[in-house]
Amino acid sequence: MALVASPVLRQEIPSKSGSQNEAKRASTIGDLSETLKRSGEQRIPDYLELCDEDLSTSASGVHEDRESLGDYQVPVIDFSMLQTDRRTLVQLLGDAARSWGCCQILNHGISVECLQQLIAESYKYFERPVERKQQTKSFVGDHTTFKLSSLYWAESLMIWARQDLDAQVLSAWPEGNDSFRDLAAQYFKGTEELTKQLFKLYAEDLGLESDFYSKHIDSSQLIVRWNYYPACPNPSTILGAKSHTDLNMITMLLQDQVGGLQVEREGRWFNVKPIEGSLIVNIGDGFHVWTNGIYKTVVHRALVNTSKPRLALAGLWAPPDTLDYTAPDALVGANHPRLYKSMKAGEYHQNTLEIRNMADMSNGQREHSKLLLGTDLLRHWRI
Ligand SMILES: O=C(O)CCC(=O)C(=O)O
Ligand SMILES: [Fe+2]
Repeated sequence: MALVASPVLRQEIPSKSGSQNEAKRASTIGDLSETLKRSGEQRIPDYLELCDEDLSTSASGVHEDRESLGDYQVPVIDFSMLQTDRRTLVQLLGDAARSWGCCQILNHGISVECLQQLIAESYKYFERPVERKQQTKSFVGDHTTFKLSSLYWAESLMIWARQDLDAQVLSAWPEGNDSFRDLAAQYFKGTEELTKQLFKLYAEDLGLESDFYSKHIDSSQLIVRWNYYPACPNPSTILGAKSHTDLNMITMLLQDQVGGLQVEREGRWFNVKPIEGSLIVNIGDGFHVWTNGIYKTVVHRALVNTSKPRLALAGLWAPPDTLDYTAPDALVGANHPRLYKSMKAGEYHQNTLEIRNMADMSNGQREHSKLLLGTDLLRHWRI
C-alpha cells in the first residue's frame, strides 16, 4: 500500500500564494479552514504535519459495496430484539464485538428527533465566532499542537456528563441555552441506560454473571467529546482523527449524516455509513483486556472532506482508576491462555501517557502514530 508521503505532496500541489505557508498560525482549525477557503489555497500550511497513512479510496483501501462484501460490513443491530428475541440479540452483539470490535445500533431507546436536534444545536456552537468559543473552558480549537491527541483536523468540546451540566453549558453558552442542555441531558440519560443494558448482554454472551461489567457503570465517568471537523481543502493529505483505538472501556458514537468514520478489520478499512438515528458502539482497550482479548479493541479514524464540516459525539465510558482490568478466570482456558498481566485501569492510562510523552520527546510523527493504537500498546502488557 502506498503511503502518502508529505514531501512529495508538498511539491505536487501548487500553492497560489507562495507566502501562505509561512502564514501566522490560525487559532482554530475552523478559522484555518475559512482562511484557506477565502484565499482559494489548497495546500495545508507547513506548521501542520501531514498524514503518513494510506488515505486512498481505491478498491483495496475502502470497501463500500454491500453486495460484494457478504459478511464484510459493520454489523447493524436492531436493539428492539431485547423485547422479542434476547438470545439472538446477545449473539449478534457478541459476534460483532469479537470480529469487528464495533457495531451500529438501531432502536436503542433514544428518539431520532433528540439525536437530530442535538446535532443541529451542536453545529450552532461550533459555527460561533472563534472568540466566543475560546471562552469555553473545555473547548480545544486546534488539536494539531498536541501530538498525543488522535483528533487532528478538528475542534472539540468536552462535557463531563455526570458533573454539573448547567455550569458546563453556561461555560459554552454564557447567555444560556436551555434547549442544548435539555437535549444533552436526555442524550446522556439514554446513553447510560443503553450502556448498562449492553454490558449485561455482553456479560451473558461471555457466560459471566449478568452484572459483571454493568455494576461498575455507577462509579464510571462518561466524558462526551463533541468532535467538529471543518471542511478541508485537501482531504487526501490530512485526517480529521488519526488511526487510533480508544483507551477506555467502550465508546458510544453519534455521527451526523456526512460520513467519514472508518474502522479497520484485518488490515483493510471500511466506511461506517451514517444511518439516521443509529448509535455506534466501539470496544476500547479496557474492554479488550478485561475480556482477555475475546472482544477486540477497534482501530478507527475519521476522514475529512472538501465540501462540508462533520460532527461526531464520542461518549467515552471510563472506569475509575482503581478498577482491575484482570480478565476473570472464566475467560481463560486451555485454548485461550491468559494474555495480559494484571493491570488497573489507571495504570494502563498512566503508563500509556508516559510512553507517549517519552516518544514525543525523542521520536518523529510516524513512531508516535503507533502509540495511538492499543493493538501496539498492549504488547507491553503481554504475559
Ligand atoms: O469522528 C468520529 O467519528 C470518531 C471520533 C473518535 O474516534 C474519537 O473521538 O475517539
Ligand atoms: Fe475514537
